[in-house]
Amino acid sequence: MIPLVHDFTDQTVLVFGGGRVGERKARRFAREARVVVVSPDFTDALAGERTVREATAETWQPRSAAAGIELVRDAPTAEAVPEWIDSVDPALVVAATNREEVNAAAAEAARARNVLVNRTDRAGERDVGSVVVPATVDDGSVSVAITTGGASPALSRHLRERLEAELDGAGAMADLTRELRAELKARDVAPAERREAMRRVVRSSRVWKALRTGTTNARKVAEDVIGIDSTTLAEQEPESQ
Ligand SMILES: C[C@@]1(CC(=O)O)c2cc3[nH]c(cc4nc(cc5[nH]c(cc(n2)[C@H]1CCC(=O)O)[C@@](C)(CC(=O)O)[C@@H]5CCC(=O)O)C(CC(=O)O)=C4CCC(=O)O)c(CCC(=O)O)c3CC(=O)O
Ligand SMILES: NC(=O)C1=CN([C@@H]2O[C@H](COP(=O)(O)OP(=O)(O)OC[C@H]3O[C@@H](n4cnc5c(N)ncnc54)[C@H](O)[C@@H]3O)[C@@H](O)[C@H]2O)C=CC1
Repeated sequence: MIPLVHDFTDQTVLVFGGGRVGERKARRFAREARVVVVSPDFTDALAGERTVREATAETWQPRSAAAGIELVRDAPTAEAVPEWIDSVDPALVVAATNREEVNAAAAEAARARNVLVNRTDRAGERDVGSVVVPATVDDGSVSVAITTGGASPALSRHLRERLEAELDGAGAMADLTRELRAELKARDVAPAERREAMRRVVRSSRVWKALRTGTTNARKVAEDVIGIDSTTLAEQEPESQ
């Protein structure tokens, strides 16, 4: 399996099953996507947070295009599952019910429609279009995804917990170096020099410390680490490559 990243902004994710697993997946995707959860019942946490609408695949109407979770009470049979997929028209279907035949029907109907599917009750061999949800550590625009190829979700979770502290400040580092590399580019600093400068900044424990503690100006520390400041940068001769 090869991890790829997918932007779910303005897309819909349809989750079958409102139990513990359905809730976790719904929350994960709702950070970016609009999520519709179809289930006969929901975890207390989900049901306590928002209203549950009653609908069938025929009567359901989209409520909002905004990212977030929408709960719909229905218990589709395996035969009725494809109608829900046609009605909601999602980019991804998550099969998270405790009913094997419903999860299988969701996977089959998604595949037939070229819609991605995440089957939560299966590890191991995967069909075309079948995706795994990795454990993820996010810090700003930085994401690290961990998968064991389905072998050990508990290990994915454990490694995620360990990496959380390690990634502290990575989002701020991404912002700072985005700014610096744009400036170096705009000032026509040669690519080789730019690469060396960026490497020095991301490796610098002084810059990391400044970003994590916020006690010193990280931008100033980074300029010092590169060995040039904004003024000398501006004075540099453009170099052609
Ligand atoms: C294949 C996959 C499909 C998918 O869901 O995408 C899948 C499948 C299954 N999980 C099962 C069990 C558990 N899953 C977790 C936790 C997570 N599971 C996640 C992903 C995945 N789980 C995909 C593979 C990921 C990979 O490659 O490693 C994580 C990483 C992401 C997320 O779900 O958000 C999230 C941690 C998130 C975090 O904490 O950061 C825990 C731990 C816990 O709950 O504490 C347990 C109990 C302990 C154990 O069994 O290990 C079972 C057996 C069910 C049963 O026994 O009936 C199956 C089905 C099977 O194995 O057949
Ligand atoms: N991938 C993962 O990370 C994990 C996967 N699992 C697997 O995921 C599945 C769900 O686990 P849990 O959430 O713990 O179970 P659960 O029993 O708490 O939740 C299942 C949900 O599915 C709903 N449901 C039942 N019939 C339905 C239908 N026809 N349509 C829509 N929803 C329906 C139930 O009402 C319930 O809300 C299990 O099959 C389990 O083996 C379990 C643990 C972790």
